[in-house]
Amino acid sequence: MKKVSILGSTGSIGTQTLDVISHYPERFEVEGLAGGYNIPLLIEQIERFRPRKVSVATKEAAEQLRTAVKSDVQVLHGEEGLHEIAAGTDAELVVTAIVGSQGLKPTLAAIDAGKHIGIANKETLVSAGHLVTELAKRRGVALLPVDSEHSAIFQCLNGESRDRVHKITLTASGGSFRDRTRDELTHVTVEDALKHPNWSMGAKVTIDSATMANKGLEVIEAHWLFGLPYDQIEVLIHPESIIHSFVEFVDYSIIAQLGMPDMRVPIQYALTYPDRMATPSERLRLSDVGKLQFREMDFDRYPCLRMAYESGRTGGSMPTVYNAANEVAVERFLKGEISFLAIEELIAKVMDKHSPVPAPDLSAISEIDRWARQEVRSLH
Ligand SMILES: NC(=O)C1=CN([C@@H]2O[C@H](COP(=O)(O)OP(=O)(O)OC[C@H]3O[C@@H](n4cnc5c(N)ncnc54)[C@H](OP(=O)(O)O)[C@@H]3O)[C@@H](O)[C@H]2O)C=CC1
Ligand SMILES: CC(=O)[C@@H](O)[C@H](O)COP(=O)(O)O
Ligand SMILES: [Mn+2]
Repeated sequence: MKKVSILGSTGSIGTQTLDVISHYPERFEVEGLAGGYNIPLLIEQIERFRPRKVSVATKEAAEQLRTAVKSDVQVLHGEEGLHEIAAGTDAELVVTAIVGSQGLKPTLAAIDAGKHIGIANKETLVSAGHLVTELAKRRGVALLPVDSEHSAIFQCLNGESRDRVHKITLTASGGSFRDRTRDELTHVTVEDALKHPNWSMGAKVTIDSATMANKGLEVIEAHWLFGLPYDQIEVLIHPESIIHSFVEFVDYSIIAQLGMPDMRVPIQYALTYPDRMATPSERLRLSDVGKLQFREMDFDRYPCLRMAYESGRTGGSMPTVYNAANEVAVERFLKGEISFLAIEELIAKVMDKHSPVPAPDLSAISEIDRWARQEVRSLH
């Protein structure tokens, strides 16, 4: 029986993780769940999966939950609650399905407590990849990718060493505006931006897909997960999201991972690794698909991807700034405060103002993250 805790159990990745777990009740036990504000869903999850501990974002939400649940689950809240779900249970695997760099401290706490990580929360690796990977190495903890592209690369590499790799390529759907020109982006709405062509996901990652910041975050995520320099990480537009990513080896053989766009597959692989098990997901039938398309990435069309490469290559605290600026800009776009194109403008302005600090420690990262957020909140 593998004991699992989930940070962000009420979100898109969190609910799909529980769906995977529900298909294998003899294999998995839920130790802890952390959600934010969705109390009705957490009540259902507590009744169905019987965790020992749960946590929610605020004290008020915790009080509401305590009065509603019948079981003797321990109800916690806030940063301390998240820390407890990450590090204070008997879970051997923690799935980080919370959104944003607020996942960093609990992820570090889980690693420090020796838990293996099913890592969906890419912002954590972007903001502090050196801290997360160093600590994981020191504690002998596995960082098992959940993000579909990284799971694909992980599966294609299958333990091959880095020096056998020529390049890895992350595929990108192109997001909700892939068929629009830059001129046509001036007046796009939040509602339009939230219509991802292939995946049903949380709001933040869906907007990131539309700006291509998602692929930028994923390039940095891949750098840390696979220890590859940025010159060996490429991005290719592949509108169907059938090839989830691929590795080109030094003999120019390419190994790709294909499947229907269904996050339960990479989630399940992270949960069962190194085993592979049957899935309720739909089979991919290539004869139904017929043909697959590919387009070269245009960095002028997608400046958020260009800036991500720049921030990754600059290194130090620059990716922290890129990530924090993007998080707040997306938040502001979702609230209707700024236009879609202002997201990239605000990121560029804040990166411009920042003098990167090499190898920042956790306190420097927290401080720089706070600064970048404040900057984006105050800019127009
Ligand atoms: N969705 C997808 O298919 C993919 C997502 N990812 C990555 O996975 C991560 C999660 O994405 P996704 O599932 O789409 O996001 P969602 O927005 O759907 O879910 C976010 C989760 O975080 C919780 N949360 C938010 N704030 C807090 C808080 N202060 N304390 C505790 N919990 C909180 C939410 O709780 P509540 O809803 O209860 O408020 C929810 O459970 C992101 O980093 C994303 O980039 C990666 C690949 C694919
Ligand atoms: C499902 C998943 O992994 C997302 O991160 C996905 O990558 C979004 O799609 P695009 O970024 O390719 O539009
Ligand atoms: Mn992805």
